[in-house]
Amino acid sequence: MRTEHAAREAICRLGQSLFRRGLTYGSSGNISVRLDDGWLMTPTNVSLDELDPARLSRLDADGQLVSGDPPTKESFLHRAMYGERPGDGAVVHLHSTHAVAVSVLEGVDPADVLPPITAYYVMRVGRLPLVPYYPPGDRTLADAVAALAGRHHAVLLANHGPVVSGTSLSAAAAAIEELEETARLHLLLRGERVRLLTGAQVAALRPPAG
Ligand SMILES: O=C(CO)COP(=O)(O)O
Ligand SMILES: [Zn+2]
Repeated sequence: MRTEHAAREAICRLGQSLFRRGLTYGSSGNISVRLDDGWLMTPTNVSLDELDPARLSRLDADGQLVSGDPPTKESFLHRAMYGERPGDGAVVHLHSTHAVAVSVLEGVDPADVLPPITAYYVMRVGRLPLVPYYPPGDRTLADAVAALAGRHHAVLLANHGPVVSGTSLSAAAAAIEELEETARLHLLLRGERVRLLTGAQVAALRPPAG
């Protein structure tokens, strides 16, 4: 991210875009960007449609609020992701409907919740483990994400929603949108006979690191 000013603008633009396309609702979801000496995070209990660049939560390297409104209750979860993924610069969490629906299904493989339906899903998301249910904002939820984040940049919180990190804000956004669309396709195709990508086709694609 070029400057803190640009990062503030980009977070608010993305939040509005995600909200207005129905990818999260009410005051759900949160976005963060890593800075050289801390993080910018969306404040708690604010609609992603109504973010103000000047009021974003500015956290120092210890996670302490230095300016702006109080941060998202998932700040520990975001920091858990960054802690395990030093190369990543942004994290997005949504309550996108189809991904949430998949997070509630009985009998899914908790090691990899969605099948390889399309190349873009494999390229942008890869594998998607299910994190057991813990209440929003609970430190144990952050610990559970930390346990998976070294190997996975995308995880699905059971009965809650997806969390995705990326090298940049646009990379994290592209991945979480691909995840939501694939969850929608998966639900659309339930009960149909389908041709998934084969193991060889999956291996031929370049999955994202982690
Ligand atoms: O999605 C959310 C909790 O999981 C929203 O919480 P915040 O309003 O604290 O960001
Ligand atoms: Zn949430």
